[in-house]
Amino acid sequence: MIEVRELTKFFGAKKAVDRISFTVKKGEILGFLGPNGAGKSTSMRMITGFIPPSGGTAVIGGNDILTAPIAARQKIGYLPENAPVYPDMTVSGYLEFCAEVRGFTGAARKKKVEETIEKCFLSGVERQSIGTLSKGYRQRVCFAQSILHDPEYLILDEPTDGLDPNQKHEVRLMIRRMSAEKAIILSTHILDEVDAVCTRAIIIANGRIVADDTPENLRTRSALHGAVSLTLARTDPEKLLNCVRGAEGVGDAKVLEDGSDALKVRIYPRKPDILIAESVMSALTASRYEVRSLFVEQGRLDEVFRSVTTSP
Ligand SMILES: Nc1ncnc2c1ncn2[C@@H]1O[C@H](COP(=O)(O)OP(=O)(O)OP(=O)(O)O)[C@@H](O)[C@H]1O
Repeated sequence: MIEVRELTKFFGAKKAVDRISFTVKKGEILGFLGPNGAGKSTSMRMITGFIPPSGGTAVIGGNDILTAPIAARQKIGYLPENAPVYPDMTVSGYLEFCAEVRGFTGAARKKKVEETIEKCFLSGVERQSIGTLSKGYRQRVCFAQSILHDPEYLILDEPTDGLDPNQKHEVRLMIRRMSAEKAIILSTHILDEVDAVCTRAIIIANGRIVADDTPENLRTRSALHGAVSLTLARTDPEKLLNCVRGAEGVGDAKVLEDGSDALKVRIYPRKPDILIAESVMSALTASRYEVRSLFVEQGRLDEVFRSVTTSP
């Protein structure tokens, strides 16, 4: 388990991270979200022992990063933001070096490097020097060094940054595959990634945790959650709005698009947990409206993100 306790960081007078606390268990993939400058990278650097906290601590598999830093760091794989790599080294040379630093020698080192090259789809470029690789491949090499020693705890700062959509997909698959026996924290600006990979998400703003929940539950905080979006054959918008507003559980309704052929409307429940699709459909059928499509909105993470990270 990763336990983050009241972690705080000051840079001069600026409080970059403000008493954040949370735990991540094995099997969990925690998405770390927040606007630029929110304190994500600083938190990750403290959790991995790269910079000392001004207050609080992190405990990695029972090892306090302050009092047992070596034991804690042995259990961690860390992909930093803008990870430093050695441009003149070949991919395999660099990974051999990383394996040696991690304590692997001889045949075990060779095996570890070969396995990692295969796992990270680097077979085609293993003899190429890192400086000549594309940005996406360099990112993969950095990712490879973070998982080489098969750590129990993985901290990944924007692991898919700079990757093309296919590579993003591969890295997400890899993260998901590894997650059963690891606790993983990853930061990202891509909200779709949270849906695709994360079992839980923490949103940070101004160094503080402002939300901590599953992506599913976070979406229910969206104003769109439970709304019904409808497309109908062109009809009088006002009459239609009056009709759906009279349906049981409906709070409000508005026209999204009034086209020459079709009318699009969105209907909101009176309270977030009221299901209105059935009563809306009954009201429309009773008044003989021609419904072309009906969609129940799950809510949107980007909307929740905006509402919790911007002051009213
Ligand atoms: N070494 C440093 N010295 C001074 N200020 C710093 C230092 N590192 C980070 N900061 C400041 O701390 C705050 C948090 O930065 P951090 O890099 O953790 O944000 P972030 O959430 O990772 O942002 P991004 O999404 O842009 O990567 C910012 O205001 C940043 O300028």
